[in-house]
Amino acid sequence: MPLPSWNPLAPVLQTVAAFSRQLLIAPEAGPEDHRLRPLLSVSLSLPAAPPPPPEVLKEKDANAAPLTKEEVGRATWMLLHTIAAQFPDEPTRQQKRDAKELMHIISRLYPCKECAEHFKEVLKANPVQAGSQAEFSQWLCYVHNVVNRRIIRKIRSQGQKEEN
Ligand SMILES: Cc1cc2nc3c(=O)[nH]c(=O)nc-3n(C[C@H](O)[C@H](O)[C@H](O)COP(=O)(O)OP(=O)(O)OC[C@H]3O[C@@H](n4cnc5c(N)ncnc54)[C@H](O)[C@@H]3O)c2cc1C
Repeated sequence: MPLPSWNPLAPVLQTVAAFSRQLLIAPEAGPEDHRLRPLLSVSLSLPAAPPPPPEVLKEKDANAAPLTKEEVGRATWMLLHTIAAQFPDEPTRQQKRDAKELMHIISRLYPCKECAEHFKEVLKANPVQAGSQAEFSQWLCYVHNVVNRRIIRKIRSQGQKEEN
């Protein structure tokens, strides 16, 4: 299957994706098993912040905010990359529709409003590719990186504003 022209790492990703299901998902693996982590760890995000001190946690509980944006983000990406890694090599029409629908539902219901709005634009510019396991995994890595780059740009511009 030809790879989309937008992906400069296409040959590498294709090779990795071909093996990703076997390597990523180990049936006997526990939740902490490194094999459950995405193979293509090409995050451009800054390292995760250290856990907040107890006072901040208390405040968070008081405001009844169950999870931070980062926590929801990491959990969501983990779920999506795992779904993509398990996606069939030859999906049925229904499975292809489900993958597309899942991404569009996330763009509508994602619990960070600003993220959801941006993700709608990401999907418009990069329609879901779910013709096979490799295609869906590569597409997901690509859009994950689009989101990563936006966050970095935002952090940089905030840093520059603070400098001025
Ligand atoms: C659909 C969606 C939209 C989002 N939009 C925004 C937004 O607009 N603004 C905002 O501030 N936050 C947004 N987030 C949250 C944000 O993407 C991160 O989840 C959050 O900032 C925590 O980042 P992190 O550095 O821990 O790694 P995450 O980006 O959460 O990634 C988790 C892990 O996945 C792996 N990974 C990273 N990149 C890739 C990749 N390209 N391919 C495969 N694996 C990878 C790495 O091992 C990484 O540690 C969004 C999340 C989702 C699911």
